[in-house]
Amino acid sequence: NDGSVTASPEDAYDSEYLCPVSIDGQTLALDFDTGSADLWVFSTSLPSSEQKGHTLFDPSKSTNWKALSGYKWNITYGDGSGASGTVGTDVVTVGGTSVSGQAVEIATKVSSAFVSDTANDGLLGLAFSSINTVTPKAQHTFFDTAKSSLSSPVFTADLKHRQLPGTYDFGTIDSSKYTGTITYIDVDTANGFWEFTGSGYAVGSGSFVSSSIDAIADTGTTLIYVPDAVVTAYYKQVSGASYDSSQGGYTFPCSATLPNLTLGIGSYHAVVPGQYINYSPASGSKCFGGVQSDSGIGFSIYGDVFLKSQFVIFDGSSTPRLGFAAK
Ligand SMILES: O[C@H]1CN[C@@H](c2nc(-c3ccc(C(F)(F)F)cc3)no2)C1
Repeated sequence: NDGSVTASPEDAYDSEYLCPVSIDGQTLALDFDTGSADLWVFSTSLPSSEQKGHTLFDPSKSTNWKALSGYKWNITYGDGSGASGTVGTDVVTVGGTSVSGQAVEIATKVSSAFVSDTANDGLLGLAFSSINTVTPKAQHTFFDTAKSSLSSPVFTADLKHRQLPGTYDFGTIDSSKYTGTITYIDVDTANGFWEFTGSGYAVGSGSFVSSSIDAIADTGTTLIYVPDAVVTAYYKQVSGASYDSSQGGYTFPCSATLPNLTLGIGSYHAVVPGQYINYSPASGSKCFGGVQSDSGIGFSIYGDVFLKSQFVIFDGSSTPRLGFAAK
């Protein structure tokens, strides 16, 4: 049973995209994250001070809820935020795709950033189940659970720029959502991510620089994090740009004209429009860049600033691969 669900930007800067997910009839707004593999929700088991402003899942009101006794989970995200709690299974519905026996991780603790992100009621992980954090037995992601019931073992992301709802589709590739051809690239699942090797980059109308870039496609990361060589080359073309340690990244005058960034995927040149890289106001008349350094991360992250410029296919067949197309 294929499905399609809207992905609505949480704020004016597309910092994250939230999708309605129903757990036995209780609908929460979850952040679909291809960079992690836990489906967890704000719950009535949280301290009341941490519940405020969120929609809570209440397992006591679910007739299909089955607690997994002794099972726990504990996750930390790239920005240091995190959550932990207990586990059960229930019926989970995303658009038209409904699965039973899906592991749902109940939060009994969440970090302060999640408490204050009141539009976010939890995450739905879409990375590989090998990195699910549940002990004593790792659980399947929603996609893994649903896969056998889908027309095709795929899901697609069609995220939009600024204030527009996009969609995640499960089981089908909607050809009306992209132009031209799809370029597929192999995925290395060893780290549990949708990880691939980019083929290089170009800044504005500059020549393409061939270079292998180890990157992950991560819908849960807002910006693009790439090697310093790319970042330096990019902001060299932005007058007034500089690294601002107080802001923790490159900023530039908000009036600056930003060049496009082209990222190579095999022979396909994926173009990120310059205006997508003027991410948000930073302080005064300075704006914060949507392209930042990946130093310290261990790999590059092609996050929402990149993904929303493309139609992206996450192909979970026996040889997983990623597909990209213009739109
Ligand atoms: O870990 C990597 C996996 N994908 C990236 C990711 N990061 C978050 C996240 C969401 C919301 C928040 C908070 F609400 F602001 F706390 C924090 C982090 N979700 O996916 C990084």
